[in-house]
Amino acid sequence: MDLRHNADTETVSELFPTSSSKELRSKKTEQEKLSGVVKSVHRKLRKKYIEVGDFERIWREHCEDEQTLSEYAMAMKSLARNYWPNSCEGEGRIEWCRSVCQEYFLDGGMRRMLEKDEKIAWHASVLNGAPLSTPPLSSVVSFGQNFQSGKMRLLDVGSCFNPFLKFEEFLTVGIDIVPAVESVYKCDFLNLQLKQPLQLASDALEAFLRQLRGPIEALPAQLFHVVVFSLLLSYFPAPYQRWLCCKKAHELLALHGLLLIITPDSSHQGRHALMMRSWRVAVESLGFKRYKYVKFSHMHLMAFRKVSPTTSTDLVSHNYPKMLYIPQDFHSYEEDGYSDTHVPLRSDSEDDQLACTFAELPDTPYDSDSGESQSSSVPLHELDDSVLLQS
Ligand SMILES: C[S@@+](CC[C@H](N)C(=O)[O-])C[C@H]1O[C@@H](n2cnc3c(N)ncnc32)[C@H](O)[C@@H]1O
Repeated sequence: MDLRHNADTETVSELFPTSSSKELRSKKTEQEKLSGVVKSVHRKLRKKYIEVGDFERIWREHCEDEQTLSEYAMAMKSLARNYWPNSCEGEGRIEWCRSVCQEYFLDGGMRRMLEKDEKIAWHASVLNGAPLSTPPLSSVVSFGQNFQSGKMRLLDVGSCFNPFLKFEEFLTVGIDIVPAVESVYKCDFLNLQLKQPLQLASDALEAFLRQLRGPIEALPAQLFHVVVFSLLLSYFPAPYQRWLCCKKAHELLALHGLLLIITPDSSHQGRHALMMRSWRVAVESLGFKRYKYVKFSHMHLMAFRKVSPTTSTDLVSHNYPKMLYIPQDFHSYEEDGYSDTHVPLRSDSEDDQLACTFAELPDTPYDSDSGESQSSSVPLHELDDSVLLQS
């Protein structure tokens, strides 16, 4: 966090240079303490997973450890609200999600994507010698029209402090294993049961969501226009858990809905390009198509649209779950070492090779579905201590 931009601090520091630098030091120490709490929870989970292997048991025990969970929730809320600015030069993760939804649902992005899909299907059918007649876009139009009267129904998984609640255009449901604020409902997404879709008009669906109360143990399928995983997937020690979440998101989304995934990574864009390609293949295998990809200084941000109503039943045998790996999956507990200095025992290229062998990537082109892949060199937030994002 760059406190030099804080006008109050500047004034104080001009008048009382010593007390200001003390203030800055104590802020930094407090921030390090909070990020230490968050990192140590992630590391403990990974350590247990490496030692025990049974992620269901580890997860059960983790969810029963109320003290650790509530310390984590308070630390995360404080970090996000007090130490990370909401938005730094347009790069806030929550604002990014908001702008992607605006562009896709309200400003014609979805229609453009569907027209593009149709063109591709039509060209393919011509090449196969059986040209299709162009299908009508009526279902799409009615999907978009819903928002003129209603709201975009958004499920924020691992919501912690409900950052989307303030936006009028969303009907937000925030869920978390340990809510940090009252408006977030207690729910373990990994164990959330799915029910039959509700066959209701959008105002009745909104009424259904408004009367929800925690704890939430089950939800109807196809209920949401948007599912958000902001800094969620790297919380899990097992790639299979990340994959299960993406599969559930697919079921909870209406056709043409968006899954937004934000995952921490403070390295430069090319460093984990293979990993991001692997994630894309895994997520697309579930019936999504990537719509946007952006690299901020400390995270990857991806939007996938649900393009198919069902997922194939034979997904596990294709190794797709393992493709949702993160670099930390390959580092032992000792390598992480509970210290802030990260010293990998393997080189970067060895890491990538290992990951590649693991994932057995199919040969899928890397270019973005929408041609909207972007990178950004502007720092999201100038964290002196970016260690949380590297944990
Ligand atoms: C790193 S925090 C991210 C908080 C917030 N989304 C953000 O972007 O600042 C991860 C959150 O995911 C929650 N979480 C982890 N596993 C979960 C699960 N299975 N179901 C629901 N929430 C979960 C944690 O309790 C934590 O609040």
